[in-house]
Amino acid sequence: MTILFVAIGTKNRAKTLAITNIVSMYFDNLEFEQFAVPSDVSEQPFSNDETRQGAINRALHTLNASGADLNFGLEGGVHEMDGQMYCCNWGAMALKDGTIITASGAQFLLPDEIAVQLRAGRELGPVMDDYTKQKDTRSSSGAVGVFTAGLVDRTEMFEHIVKLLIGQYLFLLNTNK
Ligand SMILES: O=P(O)(O)OP(=O)(O)OP(=O)(O)OC[C@H]1O[C@@H](n2cnc3c(O)ncnc32)[C@H](O)[C@@H]1O
Ligand SMILES: [Mg+2]
Repeated sequence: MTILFVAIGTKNRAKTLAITNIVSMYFDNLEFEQFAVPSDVSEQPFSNDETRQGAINRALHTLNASGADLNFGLEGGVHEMDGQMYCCNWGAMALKDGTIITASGAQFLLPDEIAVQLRAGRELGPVMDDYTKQKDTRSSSGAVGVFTAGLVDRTEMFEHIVKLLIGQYLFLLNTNK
């Protein structure tokens, strides 16, 4: 039976789980490999454009490193609307032939005491660790888990994006038949 090779462009546990959980729901005979690839955007993306570009860059670097069938890049960032800061999330999936599928996910409001620190140049990950007095929250609940009282964690948030990517891929497969 043919194996479907899936490459994951991060070592972050929350993102990785989102990809393995969702891809396993729709495909069999999978082989996963992780690659620590650059996003080629700021460590803390500050717009939807930059966050989306980070996801695309990660997916393309992952494709170059792996040559896999499906290559995922997921990126978190922030952007401002009407003086309020939102966390935004994007995903990209690169296919072997270079086709890129993109989707964005949930956006949620960051409290002002977090936003001021990001405007001063800090990254959301360490700011959240300070705020929660925990380590590496970016790999577990994430900011989304904290500010939704645990109702939505970072894995679940990225799972929705991965589902949108896989769904668009299946649509492409069906329409190109
Ligand atoms: O190892 P990688 O894949 O880079 O995973 P990451 O956790 O650093 O995630 P991103 O680079 O995509 O996110 C950009 C920045 O925003 C932070 N960030 C984004 N979403 C977050 C969340 O839900 N909780 C905590 N930090 C978050 C993250 O820690 C980075 O500082
Ligand atoms: Mg990062």
